[in-house]
Amino acid sequence: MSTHDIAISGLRKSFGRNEVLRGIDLRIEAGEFVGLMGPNGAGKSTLIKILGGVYQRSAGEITYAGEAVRSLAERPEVGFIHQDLGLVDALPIVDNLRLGEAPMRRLGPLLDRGRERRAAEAALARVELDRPVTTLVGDLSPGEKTLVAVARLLDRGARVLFIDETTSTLPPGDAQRLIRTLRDTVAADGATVIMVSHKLSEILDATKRIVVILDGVIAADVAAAGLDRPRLVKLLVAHERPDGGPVLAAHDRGEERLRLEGACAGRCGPVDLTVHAGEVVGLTGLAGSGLHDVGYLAHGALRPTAGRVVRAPGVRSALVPPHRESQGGFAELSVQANLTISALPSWRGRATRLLRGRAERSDAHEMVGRLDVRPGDPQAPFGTLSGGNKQKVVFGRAMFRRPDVYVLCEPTRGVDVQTRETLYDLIRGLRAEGAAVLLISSDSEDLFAVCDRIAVVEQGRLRDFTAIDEITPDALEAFI
Ligand SMILES: Nc1ncnc2c1ncn2[C@@H]1O[C@H](COP(=O)(O)OP(=O)(O)OP(=O)(O)O)[C@@H](O)[C@H]1O
Repeated sequence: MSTHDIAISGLRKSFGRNEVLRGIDLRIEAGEFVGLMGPNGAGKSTLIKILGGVYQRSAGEITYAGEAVRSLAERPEVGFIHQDLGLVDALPIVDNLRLGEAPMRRLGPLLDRGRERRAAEAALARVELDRPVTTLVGDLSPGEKTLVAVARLLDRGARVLFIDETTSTLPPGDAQRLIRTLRDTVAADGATVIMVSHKLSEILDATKRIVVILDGVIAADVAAAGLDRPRLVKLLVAHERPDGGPVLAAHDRGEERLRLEGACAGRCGPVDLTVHAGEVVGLTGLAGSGLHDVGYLAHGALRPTAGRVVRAPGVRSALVPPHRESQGGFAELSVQANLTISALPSWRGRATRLLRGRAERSDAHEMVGRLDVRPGDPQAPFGTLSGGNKQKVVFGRAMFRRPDVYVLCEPTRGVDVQTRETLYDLIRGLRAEGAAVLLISSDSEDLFAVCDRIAVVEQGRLRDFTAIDEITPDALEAFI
C-alpha cells in the first residue's frame, strides 16, 4: 500500500432513523483522479464530511496508508474544499494563504512579510493564477477564489484533495480552469483528487474513474474511458424518462407581462427587455456581468436607480434566487414551512383569518412528491436537506405563489440529471399554462432546454436577443 492510499470499508451513517450511507467500500490509490457522482441526497457530501471529520460515522473503517484513522482531516496531507471556501474577502490573497498559520518571522517578533509574499507568489504560480498577491480576495472572480483555496491546500502540503461540488457555482470558463489545474496537479505532482460534481461532461473529461453512489451504496465504479454521456446517465438515473427528450411545443405567446425600459440597478443597466405570457426568455453571461442583478430588478428585489420596470396591475412575480445556501431558505424551519411561507394567504379560510392547516399540509405533501424532494417528509428541517433537495424546495416555494412572472436564477444549480429534467418539464408546463418566465443561468444547457429566445449580458447590458433555434451551443459559448 502506498503512502497516500485510502481504504474505506463498511462505512455507515444514520441521521436518526434515516440510514444515509449503507455500507460503503472504496479504495483510492495515490495519483488517481476520481469523480464522485449520484443523485441529490444519495450521500456524497455525507461521505466527504465523514472523511473530513465533520460528521462521525455510525460504523465502518477508514484507513490511510494502511493505518486506521478517525477521519482524514487529522492528516496534513489531505485537504478539503467545500462550497464555502473558507476565505476572507476583506483580506489580500497573501493573508488568506497564511490564515490560521503562525506569521513568518525574521528574528524574534520581527515579521518577514517579504518571505510571505514570495511564498504566496510561488503558491499562486502552482495553480497558474496570475494576480498580485496583494489583491483582495473580494476582488477575485469565483473561479479565482477557488484557485486560491486550492493553492492554500497545496502550499500546506496537501497531496490528496477532496472537492465537494465546487464547480456547480462557477461559470463554465472558471470551472474549466479549475479542472485544468487539478488535472495538472495530478499529472505533474502525483496528487490524488476526488471531485463531486453533477456535470457529466466535466467528470467525463477530467477524471479517470467514476464512482456512482445511489441511495447510500456504491452502485458503479468504472473507468471513465469506457463511458460516454448516455451510458453515464444510465448509471445515474434509476428510472429512464418514458418520452425520451425535451420538446418545446410551438405556441403563440400571449400579452406582455413584464417590461424593463432603460432600467439600471446594481451592476446592470440600462436594460430593455420584455417577457410575454407563455414565453421563456433566457439570459446568460459571465460572473460579474451583472446577470443576476437583472433578475433582482425584474422581480422587484432591486429598485431601478434609472429607467423603469413595468408590470401590468395585479401581475405578481416570484423569484428563485441564485444562492440557495445564503438566500434560499430557513434552515431551522420545516420543508413545509419553507414551501408555503410566501403564499400563506392561499391557505387562509374565507370567513376566518385562521390558516387551514390540513390543506396546507396536504398541498405541501403533494409538492414534495411532485418535485421528488428527499427525504419525502414535509416536516424535516430544511437545513438537513442535501443541496439539490434544497434547490427543489426553493423552486416549489416559487410555484406556490402562483405568480404570473417567474424569475428563475440558476434554477438547476447543484441538481442531479433526473431532477434537472423534472425542473425543465415544470418550466415547460408553466410556459404552457401561460406564465411569463425569465430564466437567468450561467448553464447553457438550461437555455437550450426551455427558452424561446435568449440574450447575453455583458457588463450589465444585454446584447441582441436571438431565437433559440437560430443559435448553436458552440456559437453561444463563443459569444460569452
Ligand atoms: N445533518 C443532517 N441531519 C439529518 N439528515 C441529514 C443531515 N445531513 C444530511 N442529511 C441527509 O442525508 C442524506 C444525504 O445527504 P447528502 O448531503 O450527503 O447528499 P448528496 O449526495 O451530497 O446530495 P446533493 O447532490 O443534493 O448535494 C439526505 O437525505 C439528507 O437529508
